[in-house]
Parts: sequence; C-alpha cells; structure tokens
Amino acid sequence: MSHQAVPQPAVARKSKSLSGTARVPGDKSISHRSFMFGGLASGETRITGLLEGEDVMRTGDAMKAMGAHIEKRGPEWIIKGTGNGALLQAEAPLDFGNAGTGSRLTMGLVGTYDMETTFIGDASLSGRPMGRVLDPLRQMGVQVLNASPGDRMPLTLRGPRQAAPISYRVPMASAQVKSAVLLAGLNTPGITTVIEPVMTRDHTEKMLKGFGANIEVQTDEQGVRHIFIEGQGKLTGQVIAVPGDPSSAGFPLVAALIVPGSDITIENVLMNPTRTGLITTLIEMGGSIEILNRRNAGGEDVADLRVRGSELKGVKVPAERAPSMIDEYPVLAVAACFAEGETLMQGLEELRVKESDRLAAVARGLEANGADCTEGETTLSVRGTPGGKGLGGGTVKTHLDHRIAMSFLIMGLASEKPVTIDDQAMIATSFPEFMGLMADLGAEIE
Ligand SMILES: O=C(O)C1=C[C@@H](OP(=O)(O)O)[C@@H](O)[C@H](O)C1
Ligand SMILES: C=C(OP(=O)(O)O)C(=O)O
Repeated sequence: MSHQAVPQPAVARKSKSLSGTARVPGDKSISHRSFMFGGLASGETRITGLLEGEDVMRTGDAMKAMGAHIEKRGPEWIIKGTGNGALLQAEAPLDFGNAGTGSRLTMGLVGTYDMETTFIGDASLSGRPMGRVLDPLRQMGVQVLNASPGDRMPLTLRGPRQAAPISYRVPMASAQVKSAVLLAGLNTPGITTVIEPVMTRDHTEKMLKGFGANIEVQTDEQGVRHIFIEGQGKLTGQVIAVPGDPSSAGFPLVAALIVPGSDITIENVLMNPTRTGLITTLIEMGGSIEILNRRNAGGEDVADLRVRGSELKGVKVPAERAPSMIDEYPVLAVAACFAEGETLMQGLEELRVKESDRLAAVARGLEANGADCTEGETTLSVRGTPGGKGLGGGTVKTHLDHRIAMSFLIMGLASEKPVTIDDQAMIATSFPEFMGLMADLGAEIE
C-alpha cells in the first residue's frame, strides 16, 4: 500500500517577517465531492481550482474505476459521469491512501449498489474507525465482508438488490457520516433522512442540490437539522470553481500572526460559516485578520484575508465551535504557544480519530519543543510564550498526519530554535504546494 517510502524530515527556522500574496489550493472537501458527484452525474462536469492533492486524486481514480471518464485539459478537469445508479463494479480494490473523506463518502456512494467493492488504504487510514459509516449502511441492507477487527479497512461491501431507506440520527459531529448516508440515499428508493443535531460542513447538501438532487433541509426549534434526500433521481453535470481551502489557509495565516512584522494576503479563501471557526478564534485572540473583498462565487462565500504579525492572547475556545474548525486545532495550538496566557480548547473528542490521534500528537510535539501544555481526555490547554523564547529544538513525530507536519513547521518559523518534523511526505495529501508557497512568503523551511 501507499506511503511506505523512506521518511523525509524537514526543518523550519526562525524567519524574518513574512510578506506577499498567496493563493492556497482548492478546498479538499469540495474537491472530493466534485469528482464524486461529477463522476456520478449524467453529462459533463467541468471543474477549475480543484485541489490536486493525493487524497483527491485517489477519489478521482476510484470514480474512474467505477466507470466515470475524468481528464484534465489545461486548467480544467472534465468529467463524464455514469448517471445516478449506473456506477460499475470496480475490478480491483479501491485504494484511498490516507483519505478518510474519500473512503467514507465512497462507502456511502457505492454501498447500496448490488455489487462488491473493496476498500484499502495506508497504515493511518487502516487504523481509523469505519463503523460510524458501516452501521447506517448495514441498516440499509449493505453487508460488510472481511472487515478488519473493529470495523476497519481493508473491508469489502456487498450491496443488496434494493436498499432500504432509513432515518438516521448522526451520533457524533461528522460531515463524513452525514454525507455517507446521504450518498447511500441517492441509490435507494424513497426518502432517506439524516438527522444532524450538531451542524457540520454542509458541502454535500449544497452541492447535491446544485447537481439537481431532490434534497431538502429543515431546522427544528432545537436547531437540529433534518435532511431529506429522494433516491434514484437524475443528477446533471455542473460547472464548478473550487474556492481556496480555509484549512490550508490556516497555515500561512498562523505563520503571519506569529512571525513579528509579517503582512501577507491570502486570496480567494472559502468563508462558508461551517468552516471559519479558526478565523473567529484567532480574531478573538487579538490577531489582525482583515476580511476583504467578500463575494459570492458559485454559491459559496469567499474573501481575501490580510494578516499581520500580532500580539496574541489566550482564549477559551468553546466546544460548540469544534465542528467549524475541526482540522485546524493543531495549528491553533501552535498559535497558542506564542500567545500571552492560556488557551483552552474543548470538545476535541473527534481529534482522536483523525489521520493520527491528533490530540496526543499535538501535545507530544509541543512538549518536544518546550511548550507548556496539558492534554485532557477531550481538551488541550496551552500556556504561551510570547516571542517564542525557549521554544523549538525538538523533533516531532507526524504519524502519517499532514496537519501535524505542517503545523509544527509553522511553529519553527517563530521559535527560538528550529523545529524538525520526522516526515514531510504526507503534506502532499492536502497541500502539495505548501513548501513553495511558504518559501515565497519568506519562510525558512528545508
Ligand atoms: O466531510 C468532509 O469533507 C470532512 C469532514 C471532517 O471529518 P469528520 O466528518 O470525520 O469530522 C474533516 O475532518 C475532514 O477533513 C473533511
Ligand atoms: C481529517 C482530515 O481528512 P480525512 O478525514 O479526509 O482524512 C484532514 O484533512 O484533516
């Protein structure tokens, strides 16, 4: 399986002020869904701004293996989909590499087909829980064959002749679980309902509507979302411009805040409110982040962010904010190392089941680099050192986790001593341009 090569360490050093304008690659969540829904819809889908990271390319390969035509012409990806209900059985196992989103959403997409599909991935993905997606699929009539202990990959799905629609209350805040059930509903007669007590990123709902699915969202008095999707309808190819990924933007953004005197602009960042928790938190910490040129692009809010070096102060980050900044806690923890006082992050239980146990990986990385932190079961508190005196000097274990790798390289840019990561390879899963983009802004990483 993938990613068994020799580790490639990287070192980040204290850098002079960062400056310039940057564009981060396309949003990973929207890119995965563009390939999936384009590959499924009838007719042509044209995509610009797609993230060409390894995770998304695996999703593209999976869709091709199930009958979609996907090719790149100039800056555009052009897809001819199979039509809803018409995916073909893949001849070989689908290898999703490091990607939770690609694998879990595809399990939903194909689980209800009367065919067998095998899912494999790297060591990180093979350790992540898949029961959260398999449980609702089983209720719809899907058999899970040969799963590894604890409902882990490798595993094979065998769909029923005809799936049964269900009403499913998502037990944890997870857009992947919500999406998997909705996608399973696309190939199921009748109405499949997903009840979402805590709102998570809504790209699946928005994009499926754009592709012509009969999908409706009602929010009740308690704020609980009820999402209804009618199966076996027609989906039609779309033109999609993928906005910049706010999760990737988090890295240069935090770098500019903690490296004194910096002044950078990050253009065309997705500002969907289910994704902007990091920006909210950093502004509360006193970060100078100007949100400029807010506009609507293809149904999503985007903006340019001007970010300047700032004196940060610690804050309490409420648990309710976790879904809107779930992938950004590692880099927020790094920002907190340079803030005056304590930053307390709460409601972090989902961090334990990402590419690594991110709560533990962050805490160990901070400790290795002289930062003062406390890891709780679902919390992390960090007591900062403005100026970064005494920070750095350690090597961070990245555990096949791209966000751990990038976050600690950012830490090195403002620490007294260099910060080393044991392997940079995983950065290519979500942000292949990271090293070049950071170097162009003046960051010293090698
Ligand atoms: O639906 C998506 O595109 C994603 C959902 C989140 O995962 P969970 O659903 O596990 O919270 C997030 O961490 C992941 O990077 C992308
Ligand atoms: C959690 C992440 O991705 P995934 O679940 O798709 O592997 C991430 O990108 O931080």
